[in-house]
Order: sequence, then C-alpha cells, then structure tokens
Amino acid sequence: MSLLGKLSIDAVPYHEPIVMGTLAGVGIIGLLLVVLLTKFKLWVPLWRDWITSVDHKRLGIMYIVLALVMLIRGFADAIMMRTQLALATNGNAGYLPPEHYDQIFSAHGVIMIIFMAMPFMVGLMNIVVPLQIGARDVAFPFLNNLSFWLTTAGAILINISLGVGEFAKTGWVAYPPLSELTFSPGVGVDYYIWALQLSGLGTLLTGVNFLVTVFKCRTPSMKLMQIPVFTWACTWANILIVASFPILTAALGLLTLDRYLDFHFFTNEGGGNAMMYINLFWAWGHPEVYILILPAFGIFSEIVATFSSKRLFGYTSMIVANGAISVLGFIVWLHHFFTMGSGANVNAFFGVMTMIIAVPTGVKLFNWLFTMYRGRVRITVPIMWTLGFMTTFTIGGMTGVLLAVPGADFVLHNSLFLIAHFHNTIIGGAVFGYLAGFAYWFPKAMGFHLNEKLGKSAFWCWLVGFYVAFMPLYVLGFMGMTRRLNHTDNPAWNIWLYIACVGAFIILAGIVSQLLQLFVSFRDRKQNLDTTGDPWNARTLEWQTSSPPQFYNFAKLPEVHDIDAFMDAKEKGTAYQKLDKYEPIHMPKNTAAGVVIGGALAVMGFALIWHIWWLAAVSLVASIVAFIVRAYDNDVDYYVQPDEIEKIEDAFVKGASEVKA
Ligand code: HEA
Ligand code: HEM
Ligand SMILES: [Cu+2]
Repeated sequence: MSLLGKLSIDAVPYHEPIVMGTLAGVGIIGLLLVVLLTKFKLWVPLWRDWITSVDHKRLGIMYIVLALVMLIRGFADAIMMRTQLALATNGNAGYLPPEHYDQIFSAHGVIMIIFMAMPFMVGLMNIVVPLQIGARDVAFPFLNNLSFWLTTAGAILINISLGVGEFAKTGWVAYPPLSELTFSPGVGVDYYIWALQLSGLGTLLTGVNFLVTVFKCRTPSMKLMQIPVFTWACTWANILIVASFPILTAALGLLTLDRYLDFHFFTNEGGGNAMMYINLFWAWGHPEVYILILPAFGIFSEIVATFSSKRLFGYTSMIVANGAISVLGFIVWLHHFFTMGSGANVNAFFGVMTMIIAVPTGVKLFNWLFTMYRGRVRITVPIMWTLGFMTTFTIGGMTGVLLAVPGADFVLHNSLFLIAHFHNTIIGGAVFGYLAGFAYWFPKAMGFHLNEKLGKSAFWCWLVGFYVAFMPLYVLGFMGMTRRLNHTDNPAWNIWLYIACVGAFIILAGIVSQLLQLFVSFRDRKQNLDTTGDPWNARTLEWQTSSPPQFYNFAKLPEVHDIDAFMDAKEKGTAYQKLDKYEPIHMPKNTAAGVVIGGALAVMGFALIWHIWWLAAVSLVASIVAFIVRAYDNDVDYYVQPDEIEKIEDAFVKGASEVKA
C-alpha cells in the first residue's frame, strides 16, 4: 500500500471526453471567479463577511447559492439521461455507456435530494425563521456556520468524484448486496457514504439548532400558537430531521463496517441480512421526503395569505395537519418495498397508513383554496408557483395513493410510473415551493426586486416543461418500462421517450430564464431597491425589518399580540415606531472554526475513500483540535452600542414610513 492508498493518476478518467470537457468547463468558470474576486478585491470581504459569518441571513444566502449551483449540476445529469434515452432506441447504443449512465442516475438522485433540495430548504429556513419569530439569530450561531460547511464538505466530495475515481452505480439508495465490496469494489460507494455522512451530520445539527431556536429564542410575547405557519412547518420538518437522520447515519455506519472492516451486517452468507439496510434506509428515506415537502407547504401558506390579503384559513388545522403528516410519515416506510416479502398483512397496514396521509394533505389544499376564495388574489410570481403547485402536486399525490395499494405496487414498483410519481411530488411540490419562496423572500434577503417578466417566463417553462417531461413517464410505466435502463428496444416506447426529452429542454429554458433573471435583476438593482422592507404588504414579522434586515434583525424585540403579528401592528399603527432610547444588543462574533472543521472533515472523507489512513487520522485530529480551540475561545461575542443602532434605525424608520405615508 502506497502513501496515497488506492489513489493514483489512473483515477482521473482522462479517456472520457464528456467528463474531461465538463472538468475543463468547471475549471474555466473557477478561474474566471478567481480573476473577478481578485480584480474587484473581494477576497477579504468574502472571507470576513461570508465564509466566517455566523449571521443566519448570510448563511441562508450561501445555502441557496450552493443549492442553485447543485441544481445546475443535477439538471445537467438529468438532461444527459433524457437525451441518452431518446437516442438509445432501435438498437442504437446512445452516447453514454452503462457504467457511466449508472453513475449519472445515482449522482443525479443524491445531488438533487441531498445537495439541491435540502440546502435550498435549509437556506430559506435560515433566512426566514429567526426573523419570523422575532429573534436576533439562531440559538447556536457558530453551530449554524459549522452545519453549512459540513453540507458543503459533502457537496465537494460528491463533485470530486466526477474527476477523481468514480461515483456509486447503485442508485441513490445504495442497496446491498450491490453496494457491498464484492459487487462494488471501486470507490464510488465510498464517495456516496462519506458525502452523505458529512452533510447528514450538518443537517442533524441544523435540526437541533432550529428546534432550540424556535422553542427558546422567540420574542418573549410570541405564544406557540402565534408562530407563523412557515416556521411551524419547518419545526415539524426539524423534528423529523432529529428523529430520522441518526437512522441514516447508523445505516451508513453499518455499511461502512461491511465495506472497510469485512463485517457482514448486510450479507446473507456472513449471517447478515440485506433487508436490514433496506428497512433502515427507508426509515430515514421516507421521512426525508416529508422533510422536503413540509417547509414547502409552509411557504405556500405564507404566500397564499399575503397575496389574498387575508388571514390564512385554518391556521390551527394547518399546524395539526403538518403534525399528522409528520407522525404518519414515520410509520409508512415499508411502502417502498411492498414487493420484498413482508407478507399481505404487513403490506396492508403500511398501505393503509400511507393512504391516510392523503387526508391531512387534502385538508391543507382545501385551506389554501378557502383562503383564496373571495380574496382578490394578486397574481405575482410567488402566487403563480403556488397555483402551479396546487394542481401539479395533487396529481403527484394521487399517483402516490395508487402506489400505496400493495397489489397495484407489485405491477408499478420500480417502473417509470414510480419515477413520474416522485418527480411529480418533488418538482411540483418541493421545488416549486422553494422557487416560490425564493421569489417571495428575495427582496427581503437582497434588498432589491427580481425581474418579474423573466420570473414569469421561468415559471411557465418549468410548468409546461414538467408536464411534457414527466407525464409520458406515467404512460411508459404502464407500458412496462422499468427505471434505470440506459437503452430500450421497444419501438412502442420511442415516441414517449422523445416527448420526455423535449420536456427536459423546456425545463432547461426555465433554468436559463432564472439565470438571466438573476443577472438582469442584479444589473438593474439600483432602480429596483426595496426601501420599504414590506414590498408585498405582508403579514409576518420578517417584513417589519428593513430589506435586507439589519444584522441584529430587530432594534427592540417585537411585541406579539396575535397571529400575523406584523399585519396586526400595521393595523394598530404601531409597526414603525421610533424608540426614544436603545439598549445595547448582544451579538455573536464571526469565526473561522466552522470552515476549518468542515474543510478538515472533507479531507478526512477524501482520505477514507482512498484508504489514505495517515491523512484521515491527521485531518480528523485537526478537526478535533480546531473544535477544542474554539471551545476555549472566550472572545465570541460583543455588544452593539445604542448610538450605532440609533443611526441605522433612524435611516430605516424614516424611509419606511415615508413610503407608507
Ligand atoms: C416530496 C416528495 C414526496 C412526497 C410529498 C410523496 C408523497 C406520497 N408518496 Fe411518494 N415517493 C417519493 C417522494 C414523495 N412522495 C419518492 C422520492 C419515492 C421513490 C424513491 C425511490 O424509489 O427512488 C416515492 C415512492 C413512493 C411509494 C413507493 C412506490 C414503489 O417504490 O413502488 C409510495 C407507495 O405507497 C408512495 C406514496 C406516496 C403517497 C401516498 C404520498 C402522499 O403523501 C400524497 C398525499 C397527497 C395527495 C393525495 C394529494 C392531495 C390530496 C387531496 C386533494 C385530497 C383528496 C385525495 C384523496 C382522498 C386521494 N411514494
Ligand atoms: C429538473 C428536471 C429533472 C429531470 C428531467 C429529471 C430526470 C430524471 C431521470 C431521467 C431519472 C432516471 C429515471 C430512470 O431511472 O429511468 C431521474 C431519477 C431520479 N431523479 Fe430526477 N429529474 C429532474 C429533477 C429532479 C429533482 C428536482 C429531484 C429531487 C429533488 C430528482 C430526483 C431524482 C431521483 C431521487 C432519481 C432516482 C435515482 C435513482 O434511480 O437512484 N430529480 N430523474
Ligand atoms: Cu415513502
């Protein structure tokens, strides 16, 4: 064994033109970034104000940047698969050989769920939750920064696998025995394991952090049943995170022991049982899909109320419904393997439990409809995403209920019908939700508006593209096409595969619109500043602050007397009051500990993947030392002085009340 473990120059796939082309592209973009940062002298601000920042709003923005980059990466994989499947018919092999194609769908699934959807959701939660509950920051600001860097460490690992070695060919679920050393001897599954472990740890810490924040750091006058719906939805998601991510950690830990130390937890010949992994994986995996969707439900609730200029219909029932979905979401995991021999009675229980989830979900849909009813809905980009969601997600949910019938699932399991179902719920539900939240809170986070025209164009391309790309998959599923095929030989399927490919290109137009929108909005930002802090005439506390909010969020913690506290204050005329006297505000200091620990653990992951044991040990020790140093550092906070607060507040209160008057 050499000093570099299994790593050698052969690990770089220089004979694969697609990979090398991509790497060259990424290299050029990276170089361009370095040049721009240097030219505009942005390295120091980048380090001081962002990388080491413990401010929840900045961390939120960084999470969303990560999510958008990963959306492009995950979508590149998707469009490659769709073009491959449109080309590889009638005996043609297409352009992606099986061993490459298998890595692509595995990477696509993992990247989209773990490194696109999760960071997008956590990013919005970071920006909004502390503001909505009238807090100055999260409970543990340093931990929040560490979570971000752990997530990023995982994302870096999975992207390194593109250029050094390979990624898993097991699908995003990595079932044994396929994921065991015998059948996956390369480093692909190890990349999978360590990317998920690091980001999973980050997510778990985020869950703990936000639960403590919501329960302990609310402005003192806010009662539990006055917490805004989005924050409530995130809270349920965080409960699911805290309950389910340790299961993933354990499952992957056992798989690691199998692969690294020749244990046999999941191999039958060694006395283990592969079903054990499958149970553990879905005991995390099913709650995970509700972790993705619940915050999206919360976003739609805020948007529907704001743009209907009405209080949300059924505030309490929304929160109870989320709770019911969370609890039920924990006892349905077996519906992912009805076909794997649990028996009719067990299947019946899990099938019925799954179907019951349609009830609280239906309650939510009707609540949104009742909110809009007679509400004179203002049609803006956020509400367009919401309407698109309500129709699209209902279809996806219904096909889920179909799959929940064990008998039907024996026919449809692992067919393209399943693929259509979950893209229908994830894109039409979670992704539309995050994009709605993005459009809704963008002026709050950035201080200027997004271009409306390009926003609408993005919406229509995504909506139409979604239907064109995914409805054919329901048909293909019924025609018998299974998932994870890299070529097909049935001429009757061809037309549907072509249509699906066209759909993916329409979605591409949507993504291009969004990138253009960001560019144009940034270019024209001076004309589109939001000086009011409340561009939509909204209802919850995040809109009571300036856009972007001051780093301490609130000069004085807001008083809450009712749900929709900000609307309540606006109606009573108490929303923008100038205080006579300010108190000093206690704030956390930025720290480099998070990025150092995250970086060290990324190196550790890489070293473990390649069996470079000395490096793994060194980086683990480095991360522990960094943690201890941080723990002994007492210089972690400071006070903002009243005169500074007064200066900032005067400027904002004047601007906001002038515009309102
Ligand atoms: C955001 C993600 C998300 C969401 C919200 C859901 C929601 C649901 N899912 Fe889905 N699902 C996935 C993501 C998601 N799923 C993924 C990723 C997989 C596969 C992973 C893989 O194998 O790779 C999967 C797989 C999957 C299976 C396994 C199939 C198989 O492997 O063969 C099943 C089976 O029961 C199922 C069912 C359901 C049900 C019943 C719901 C319900 O929650 C839906 C409830 C909503 C509605 C029903 C619509 C609105 C309701 C009304 C308007 C009221 C009236 C309606 C009725 C009375 C019916 N899902
Ligand atoms: C944006 C447009 C998207 C397109 C065109 C697309 C396309 C595809 C395709 C072609 C497959 C392979 C299907 C097969 O097995 O035959 C796939 C699988 C998958 N996709 Fe997507 N996808 C998109 C977005 C997303 C998003 C947003 C998510 C999640 C957040 C997602 C999650 C997954 C998962 C989990 C798989 C399964 C991977 C596996 O088999 O292990 N996709 N997608
Ligand atoms: Cu499920």
